[in-house]
Amino acid sequence: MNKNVLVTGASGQLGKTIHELFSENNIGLDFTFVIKQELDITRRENLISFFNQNMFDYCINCAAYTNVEQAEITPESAYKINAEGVKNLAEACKETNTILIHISTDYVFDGEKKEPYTADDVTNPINEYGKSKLQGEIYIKDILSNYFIVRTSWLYSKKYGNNFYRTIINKAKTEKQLSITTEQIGCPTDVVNLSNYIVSLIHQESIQFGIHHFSDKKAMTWYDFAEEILKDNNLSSEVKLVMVKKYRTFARRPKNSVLKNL
Ligand SMILES: NC(=O)C1=CN([C@@H]2O[C@H](COP(=O)(O)OP(=O)(O)OC[C@H]3O[C@@H](n4cnc5c(N)ncnc54)[C@H](OP(=O)(O)O)[C@@H]3O)[C@@H](O)[C@H]2O)C=CC1
Ligand SMILES: Cc1cn([C@H]2C[C@H](O)[C@@H](COP(=O)(O)OP(=O)(O)O[C@H]3O[C@@H](C)C(=O)[C@@H](O)[C@H]3O)O2)c(=O)[nH]c1=O
Repeated sequence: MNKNVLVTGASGQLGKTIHELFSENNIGLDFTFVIKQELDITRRENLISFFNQNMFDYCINCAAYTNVEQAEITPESAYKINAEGVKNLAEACKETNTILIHISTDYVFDGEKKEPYTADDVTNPINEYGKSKLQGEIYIKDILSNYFIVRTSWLYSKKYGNNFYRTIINKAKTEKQLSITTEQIGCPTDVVNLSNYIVSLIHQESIQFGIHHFSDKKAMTWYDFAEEILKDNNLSSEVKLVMVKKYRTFARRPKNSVLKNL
């Protein structure tokens, strides 16, 4: 029998990519995609009745507050979605026996470790976005037994949303010179690869519930990534890249964001 899979936050870069890849051609899965206007995860009663009316086998939660800079200024908005909204989802999943696949972030770590982070490493977020995402993880672990928390890093889509990849392309078209930081190292992750991994969790029933790390394999600085993006798009001759140690931001970011995939 087909499995019913709900995808929340479907208008974001991950939600749109899962839709594009799997909504029509994935044998064995019946997807329901809902955007925030259809299902707001912060509206608890609504959410719980939606789950009870539809009965899903899995919920892939792509809904999140992802503006790392703005989260420093209005952290309550980040907590409302990334912590309280996720708690509501976990409760809805518990009540309806739905397996939750939730996406979390490298920013739950402080970045002081000298090696890649494993799923068991101690968390210690250094910005409000990371703190709110960690609180979401804690709620899930407290409420559910049947869940996957997939931590990923430096997610980008070439087609959808606001991400570093698309920001650099846009900037390269309008600016003569770009200053890019070498202060952080991480693994940029193509949202297509993450989408495939997420769906593989549903297909491979032997994978254990709990926290998993998934990122693309190549570690680099944001400067290196910008260089690759320009090359990829034949824009290297259009704009000069300048290495900077610090790029001024509101939020602190972990120096080492590399996740060890198991
Ligand atoms: N982007 C990144 O670099 C990384 C992301 N992640 C995690 O991956 C997941 C997917 O991220 P990504 O696709 O990039 O995020 P996006 O910001 O592209 O998408 C988030 C989606 O969530 C929706 N949303 C916001 N609030 C609510 C709400 N209350 N109820 C329902 N939907 C809501 C947004 O809708 P609207 O736009 O209408 O507000 C948007 O469609 C997130 O959990 C994120 O934390 C992890 C590591 C890296
Ligand atoms: C745009 C820009 C950014 N930077 C710096 C700022 C920052 O240190 C780093 C990354 O910038 P961004 O603000 O684009 O990326 P940021 O929003 O920090 O990306 C993060 O998003 C959240 C949602 C996650 O979960 C993380 O995994 C990570 O992908 O690059 C430059 O040095 N030059 C630039 O021109």
